[in-house]
Amino acid sequence: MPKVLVSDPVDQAGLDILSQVAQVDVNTSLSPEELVAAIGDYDALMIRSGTKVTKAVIDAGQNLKIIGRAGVGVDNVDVPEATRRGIVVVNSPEGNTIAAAEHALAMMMSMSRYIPSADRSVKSGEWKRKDFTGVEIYKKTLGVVGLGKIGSHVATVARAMGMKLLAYDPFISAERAEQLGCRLVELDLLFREADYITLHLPKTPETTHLVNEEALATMKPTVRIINCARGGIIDEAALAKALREGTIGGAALDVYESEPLGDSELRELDKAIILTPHLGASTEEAQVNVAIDVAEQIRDVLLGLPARSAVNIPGLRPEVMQKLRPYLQLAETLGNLVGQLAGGRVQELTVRLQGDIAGGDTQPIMVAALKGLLSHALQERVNYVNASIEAKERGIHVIETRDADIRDYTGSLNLSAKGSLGEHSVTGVLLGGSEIRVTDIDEFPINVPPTQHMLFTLHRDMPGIIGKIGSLLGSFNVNIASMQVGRKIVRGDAVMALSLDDPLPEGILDEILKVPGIRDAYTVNL
Ligand SMILES: NC(=O)C1=CN([C@@H]2O[C@H](COP(=O)(O)OP(=O)(O)OC[C@H]3O[C@@H](n4cnc5c(N)ncnc54)[C@H](O)[C@@H]3O)[C@@H](O)[C@H]2O)C=CC1
Ligand SMILES: O=C(O)CCC(=O)C(=O)O
Repeated sequence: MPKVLVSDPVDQAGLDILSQVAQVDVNTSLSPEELVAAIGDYDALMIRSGTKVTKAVIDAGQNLKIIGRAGVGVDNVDVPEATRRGIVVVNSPEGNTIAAAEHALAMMMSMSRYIPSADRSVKSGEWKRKDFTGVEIYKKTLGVVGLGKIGSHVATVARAMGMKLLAYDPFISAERAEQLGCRLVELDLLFREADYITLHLPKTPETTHLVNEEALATMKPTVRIINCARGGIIDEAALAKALREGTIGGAALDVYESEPLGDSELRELDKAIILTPHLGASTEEAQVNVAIDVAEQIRDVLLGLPARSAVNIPGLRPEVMQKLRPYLQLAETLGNLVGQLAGGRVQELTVRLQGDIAGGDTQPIMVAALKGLLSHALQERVNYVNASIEAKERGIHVIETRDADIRDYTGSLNLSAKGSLGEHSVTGVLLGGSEIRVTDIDEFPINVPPTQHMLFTLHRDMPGIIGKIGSLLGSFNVNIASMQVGRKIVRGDAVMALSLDDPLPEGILDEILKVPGIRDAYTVNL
């Protein structure tokens, strides 16, 4: 019988499901070292946010087949390492949506009426009504940053309570925002105009310290900020300073840069801030939902069946997967590339399948293309199972065309996307059946392998321009791994594709755009 270790508290409903197929051991007090020592015996691990599944745990988990996160965020799991080891990582993308949204709304209401401090005051024997005069949320402006599942529910309820809604989400269409009663605006406008700001976006390198000292300085002095998403999206030191100096009205945090929250000045701010210990998902209903959702997936995987919400591998039959894997990788890479070139907020994606890719079941390839397209926005939250639904919810119109005739390559895939930076297209092929090559960008012929950090320019084909870009990158200590130029006619327009060893530092794109002859420049991180 397989063995499952449950190392965080999860609802009994989940344990009952696991017990149908496995020996279940619940041990919620393991230290990191004890977990490493114990995990070797287990086929599956079920966790919430408390357990950190590090590389050391994965290395020691020689029998591990699946890690189940009873919740949304898998930032406490080393997913790339699990993927490398072929361990399925599953989560429950929707099981705690309502709980987290309601926690954010509860924070907003409690903050507006000083409920926690008023409660403390009465319990200490005081009766101070004047100190706790609050504000109404009715007719106030709520800025929702991240209009995904949780942000959408917060917006819906806040609207019903008479609030005006602004939203910022670079990957959501204006139509979708409008359906939710939100005006989609740029982030700086939202920061300037909102009376309340609530964060519902993932923590990524781009969103880390999104709310920093400069951003706080642009906000209304009465603004109240809520973070029930992830710690670190707000710069805690800058927030504490703004609250101490009274340059903002208040804050309510459920998540922290480091959890559990240690010795922090946030604890000393009393009336100006509400702090909860990562309780967003802690409702009876959500805990039943996520426990069942994840336990069912662990059971299925242990029985050799696919998981429905795997964050790292497609939920397809193994034999189909085996055959399609290189094409799926091609489609995903091109989707990611074209999505970044098109600049997010994509309204339309056209996928043209040419040659042998056009035969057979093309649906997984379409899904892989969408997964790639959305992956920059949604990170590990988008998978092969939910990519189509996520695209639909974002109002992305998907067009598929097929042409089975074989042209220059036995099979090629062309993706064009219309997004906030206009329409862009990329074509790619598989060399030797597995090596990806990008063979054109915006119909300019090139031949480059996709790499982690890339720079693309559209420029006038004239002497000296390549050297100037090379020196500019050199002056920023960016090493070029490979470079390709494609043009249609001599001294017309040309495209340059550079694979870089290092990420582009901030500000360099502006410098590149100043080089005479450069018409446009794009960075892409794959
Ligand atoms: N406090 C708690 O206990 C819980 C926290 N969470 C956290 O809440 C957050 C939201 O979760 P869901 O709504 O389920 O995720 P979701 O994936 O449905 O929505 C996230 C949204 O953020 C948007 N986004 C991505 N990058 C952005 C950027 N740079 N600026 C603005 N928007 C951006 C995406 O387009 C997407 O619409 C996540 O960080 C999740 O980990 C989720 C459940 C419980
Ligand atoms: O398991 C928990 O309580 C945390 C929930 C959470 O943050 C998530 O689902 O992303």
